[in-house]
Amino acid sequence: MSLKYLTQDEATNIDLELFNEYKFSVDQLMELAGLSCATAIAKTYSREQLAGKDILVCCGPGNNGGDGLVCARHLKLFGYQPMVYYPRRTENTLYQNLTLQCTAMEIPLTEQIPQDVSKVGLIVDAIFGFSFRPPIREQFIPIINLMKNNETIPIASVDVPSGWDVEKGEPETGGIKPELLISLTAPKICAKKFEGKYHYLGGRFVPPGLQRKYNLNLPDYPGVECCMLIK
Ligand SMILES: NC(=O)C1=CN([C@@H]2O[C@H](COP(=O)(O)OP(=O)(O)OC[C@H]3O[C@@H](n4cnc5c(N)ncnc54)[C@H](O)[C@@H]3O)[C@@H](O)[C@H]2O)[C@H](O)CC1
Ligand SMILES: [K+]
Repeated sequence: MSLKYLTQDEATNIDLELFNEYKFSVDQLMELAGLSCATAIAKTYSREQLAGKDILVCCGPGNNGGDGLVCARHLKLFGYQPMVYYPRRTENTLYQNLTLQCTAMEIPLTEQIPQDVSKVGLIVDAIFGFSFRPPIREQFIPIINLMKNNETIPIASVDVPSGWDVEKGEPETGGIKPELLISLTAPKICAKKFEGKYHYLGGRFVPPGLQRKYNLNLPDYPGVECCMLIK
């Protein structure tokens, strides 16, 4: 049996069940999601490869952005140099704490789009996840364009390449082309159109009953790993 690719509704419902039926808190799952992303990034891009370079972590207004803030913190702990672009801060305690923790980790945070990306060796795209519905609203067009128009800096997308329709994939007018995609819980249908080099699965937290209910057919993660390469 093959790995299930989720519709937008299935992804939303699984998320709701994790919180409502299985009583996980957002903080718990976000920490595991962000750690999976940082781990997949570290497995793909070594510290030596990114020595002297920044990792620009772009964080959006929802939980995908929260995964980005957690990922930035773990990347710093792993010895990388992340910097966070977080233009629309969410005013609740979870996000205030995640932001404070990034600052405490001495990670630079900015609300301005970086003009000079000559020192950036990798972009982490945590702008939109499975709740995105096109078209992209005005405020986020410049950062999507920065990612889309750059031809040299690789992009690692968290859960869904931002700006892609969760089911149909890349917009017909062209979208970002990540080199690495980290699908969380289970891939979304758009991941079938992913043509980048590395596809990881992360978010090793799905209880067996929920896996059975949605026929997820998740592969066995090796050993104690929190993420695994599926392409
Ligand atoms: N169950 C899991 O696997 C977990 C996944 N996590 C991560 O959470 C996101 C989904 O988070 P959610 O808050 O539902 O939504 P998004 O981050 O995708 O975005 C919502 C945010 O974006 C705005 N928005 C929507 N459409 C547009 C648009 N066209 N233009 C501009 N802005 C838009 C919307 O208003 C919201 O503010 C999932 O992908 C994972 O990354 C959890 O961290 C852990 C559990
Ligand atoms: K994303």
